[in-house]
Amino acid sequence: MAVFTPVSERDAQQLLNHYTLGELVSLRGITAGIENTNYFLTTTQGEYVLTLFEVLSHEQLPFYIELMHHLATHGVPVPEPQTLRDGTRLTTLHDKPCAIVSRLSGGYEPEPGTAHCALAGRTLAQAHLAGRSFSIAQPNLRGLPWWQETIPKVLPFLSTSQATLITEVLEEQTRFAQSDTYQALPYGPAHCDLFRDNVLFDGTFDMPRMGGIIDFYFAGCDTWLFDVAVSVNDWCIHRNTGVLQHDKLQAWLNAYAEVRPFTEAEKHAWPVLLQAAALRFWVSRLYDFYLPRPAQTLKPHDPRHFELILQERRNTPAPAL
Ligand SMILES: Nc1ncnc2c1ncn2[C@@H]1O[C@H](COP(=O)(O)OP(=O)(O)O)[C@@H](O)[C@H]1O
Ligand SMILES: N[C@@H](CCOP(=O)(O)O)C(=O)O
Repeated sequence: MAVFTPVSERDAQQLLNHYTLGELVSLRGITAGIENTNYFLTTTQGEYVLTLFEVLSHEQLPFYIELMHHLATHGVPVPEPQTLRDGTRLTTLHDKPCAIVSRLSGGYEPEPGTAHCALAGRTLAQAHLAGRSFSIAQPNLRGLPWWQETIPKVLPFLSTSQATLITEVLEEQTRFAQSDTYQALPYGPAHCDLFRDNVLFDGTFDMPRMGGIIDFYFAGCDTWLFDVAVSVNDWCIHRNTGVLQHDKLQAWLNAYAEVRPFTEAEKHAWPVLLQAAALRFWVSRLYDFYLPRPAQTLKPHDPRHFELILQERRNTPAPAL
């Protein structure tokens, strides 16, 4: 269900005329995904993914496309946006902005083990370090200002206890964002949505190999620790309770820290940022659930999952970083 705008073989061949990627061999719609139209595109030169952006505009896209290009050229396994004959990496098809990126191998692992967690942690640290030399700055558009703007819109739909929780956490996060500890946190381009369905693995369950990280369309500049917290809140939990699984958490964090050790400020900030990461997805899921966009076609994710994770992070102290 992720072909919102159909693309014919003729359209694809005409598009390919603007690239140096060879001739069309095959074109197949991708069923997964909720936001964009995606096709697997095979040419005489290789395998690619064609994306038509259904929501983001031409003006918003360069940050994401150029970030992927930057990371790919610095050896981070991410889809590499292909360059058109005119030197750009974004074009238009059926009035939608569109790009062709390299196809990564592998598939996502719904039940990751410690080896998957370690690979994901290491790759995210590599992406953070490589992102230091990226020159375009765009904040995480789903950061604190967005929570402050969105929470009042969803409050009318919440029970009294939910409203109390969300308001309290927002106040705490607002105060914490002004603290010296927060200001000292390492900051830069971050994926901001590195859930398990956004990492592809090759190999076997016991010996996985990293295929790469996909779906950069929530990326933005934020604290690197927020990115880590978003990830472990998805990768390293008992699904039904949100409780952190310590073996997976340690595997994830140790692998990350081998590439980029955590700072003292990050060690202090860790419990608060785990809550920030849970709040971020509780808010977006509440918003999508109660105030869906007109074009949104798929069933929204369950907001209660992140309410549970937030409560759990407040009730149980996280293991030290
Ligand atoms: N570069 C890529 N290489 C391999 N598979 C990809 C690539 N990009 C997307 N996919 C596949 O397409 C699916 C949908 O992509 P995704 O970016 O999650 O879509 P959406 O932005 O619409 O949510 C992914 O789950 C993955 O299977
Ligand atoms: N990971 C987010 C939703 C983002 O959607 P995606 O399919 O584009 O990754 C969530 O789980 O709420």
